Amino acid sequence: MQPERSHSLFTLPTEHSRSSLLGSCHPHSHIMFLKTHKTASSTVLNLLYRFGEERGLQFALPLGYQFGYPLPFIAQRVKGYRGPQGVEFDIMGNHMRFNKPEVEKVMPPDTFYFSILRDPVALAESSYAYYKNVAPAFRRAKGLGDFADNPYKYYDPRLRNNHYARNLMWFDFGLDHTANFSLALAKRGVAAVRRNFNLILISEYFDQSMVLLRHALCWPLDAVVSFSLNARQQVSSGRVGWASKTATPMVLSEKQRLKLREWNALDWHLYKVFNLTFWQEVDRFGHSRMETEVGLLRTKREVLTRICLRDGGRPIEANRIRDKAIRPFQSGLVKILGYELQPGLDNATWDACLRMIRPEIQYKDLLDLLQFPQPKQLAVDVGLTIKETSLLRTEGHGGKHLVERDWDGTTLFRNQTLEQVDSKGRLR
Ligand SMILES: Nc1ncnc2c1ncn2[C@@H]1O[C@H](COP(=O)(O)OS(=O)(=O)O)[C@@H](OP(=O)(O)O)[C@H]1O
Repeated sequence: MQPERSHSLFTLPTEHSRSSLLGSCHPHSHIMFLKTHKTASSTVLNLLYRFGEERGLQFALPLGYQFGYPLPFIAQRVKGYRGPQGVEFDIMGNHMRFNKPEVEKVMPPDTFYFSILRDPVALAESSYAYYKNVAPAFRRAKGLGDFADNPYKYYDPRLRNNHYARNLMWFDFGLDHTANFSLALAKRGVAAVRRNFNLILISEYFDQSMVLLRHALCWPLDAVVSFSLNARQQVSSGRVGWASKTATPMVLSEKQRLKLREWNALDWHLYKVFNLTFWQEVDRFGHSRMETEVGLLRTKREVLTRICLRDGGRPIEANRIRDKAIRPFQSGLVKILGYELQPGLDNATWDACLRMIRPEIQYKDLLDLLQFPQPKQLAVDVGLTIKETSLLRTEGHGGKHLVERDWDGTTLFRNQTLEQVDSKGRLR
């Protein structure tokens, strides 16, 4: 692993305590993160991107923005992959449908595998809002409550993209999400996940997850401090719910929540089992030690919020973000929020802060450009700003009409050029 470039913003005086550095262990740099959908995985990917970029590590990147999803992953989907004897990659983390034998062709044998799970009901809310127009089962329902009342009325497993509507995590782990629930099947799935992954994080306990992760990877505390990315705009008052683009709050009844849990029984089983495993890990780690580290992490996040972010760090709607190059991708019914940086930051601070809020798509483009410089970009220093790289990317790929086709030929919304972002004021 290459030496870390200096990033003074993160080296506060308190950071030299033993609790933020991990003694004699050696930081892992061969990492595979299965980026499950709607589980806070973009926030996790951001810290992998930061860690790798700061240390000049090689990312296994997709040709577009995901590895041929929803088809099972194959090694040929990795940009620059030249067979098992070729380039050695360090970090892999973009969306894929997991397929271990193929991943093993790309990643070194000592790779650390981890992923993240979320309560399937919260995940269904997030997925419904985001994939409303993409999954036929969601498209036809009047709302998530209506869908939950009678999912069979809307769901046809044969239709493309309906995997977003049922057992999405199970699907992402490469398991058969259309199978009817049975305990034997659920246990086999859990066993497969245990066999293939070193650590499973839980979105609801994000900060505790980050502490376990950093200890498992032997990373400094700074590396796992993050701002929540990819959040939906929430209703400002009332209980659980979210605001649609027409600002109508959508609230599920308890009965509907139970029904969604039953509908996603395989995911619910996965979540329950790994939630238990997670807390067993915390037991082993020690609860008071965990409390101390979570406290440190939160303090650090607060400090960075004050330094880096405008408006006290409150995420805002994409069209209110003045720098169009850091607007998050928009999809479905809801507004996906982003951040603005404090004005007047010095260059080094601006760079460090920008890394933490740079949306996934723009960050992937930047890393892609660093790893695969275009001929006319070779002269450009690696310390590019996102504004500069966005511009280069657009030029480098020949202008406005870069549209990625999915596996069956349909257009992937995500792959828009930033010229399109500029003209429409958002990423689609
Ligand atoms: N730190 C942290 N803790 C808890 N939850 C978090 C965090 N960061 C992001 N989020 C929430 O994760 C949801 C987005 O998930 P993903 O980034 O995995 O979505 S995606 O599949 O990449 O589109 C999205 O959930 P919803 O807001 O419910 O849609 C985010 O708000």
